[in-house]
Amino acid sequence: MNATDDGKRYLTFALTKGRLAKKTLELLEKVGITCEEMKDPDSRKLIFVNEELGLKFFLAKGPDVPTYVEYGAADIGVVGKDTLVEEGRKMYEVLDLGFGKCRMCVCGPESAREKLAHQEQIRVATKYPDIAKDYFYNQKHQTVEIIKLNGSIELAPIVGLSDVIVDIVETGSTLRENGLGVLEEVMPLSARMVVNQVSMKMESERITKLIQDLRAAL
Ligand SMILES: Nc1ncnc2c1ncn2[C@@H]1O[C@H](COP(=O)(O)OP(=O)(O)OP(=O)(O)O)[C@@H](O)[C@H]1O
Ligand SMILES: O=P(O)(O)OC[C@H]1O[C@H](OP(=O)(O)OP(=O)(O)O)[C@H](O)[C@@H]1O
Repeated sequence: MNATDDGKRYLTFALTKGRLAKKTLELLEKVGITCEEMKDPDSRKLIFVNEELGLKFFLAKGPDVPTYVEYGAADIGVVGKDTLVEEGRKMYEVLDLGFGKCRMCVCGPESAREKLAHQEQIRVATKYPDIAKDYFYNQKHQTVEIIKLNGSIELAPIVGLSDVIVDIVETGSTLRENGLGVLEEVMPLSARMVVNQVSMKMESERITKLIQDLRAAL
């Protein structure tokens, strides 16, 4: 069913699972958008509907959110800026939601500082190969070897897989507990609201109102 009982088209939200989910739901609640069903941690249901408001919601892995939004399977998405930049998909980024704040950084042991400064050919482990490539190749004009990992990135320099990492730093405690530190900052990050380009035209009134309400609530 693509239309509500009164013939309105549903607006579909793709939200990022995990760290950003709770804050996203809290913000939506502030502007009167609720979805009680979604709060049940034991539910295996994938899609949730608020019939009254003509809205649908689903939770997806971060990197999949821009995919759903670009293809129009979701009209609106909430996703970290890191994921948006890494995925590089076409959509409108309409709002900085101000939560999920952290930084993308080059990190490593103090001993790697010299290698970075002397533009040596270093190994860089990361979950974000495109961000790392852009930073080292286009911004710093430094040739590096990028090694893609999928998690626990801080392990790489500890076990000798890489000289440094490009990863997210929030409190810095993962780095500290592992004898590593921030060597350079790549970019500040936070959660963003994104909109499908066609939806922005077709549902301009509802989406513009939503952006205004959210902006006022931030
Ligand atoms: N300390 C943090 N570590 C990682 N991401 C953070 C942190 N603080 C805020 N974020 C933001 O939250 C988003 C989602 O993070 P989350 O940890 O849920 O996913 P993930 O670590 O990318 O995925 P997974 O744990 O499923 O591999 C990130 O893309 C980033 O924008
Ligand atoms: O600065 P901090 O507050 O310590 O947070 C940063 C850490 O959190 C993230 O990892 P996550 O917990 O998502 O696990 P992962 O490395 O397996 O993705 C990130 O990759 C860092 O390791």
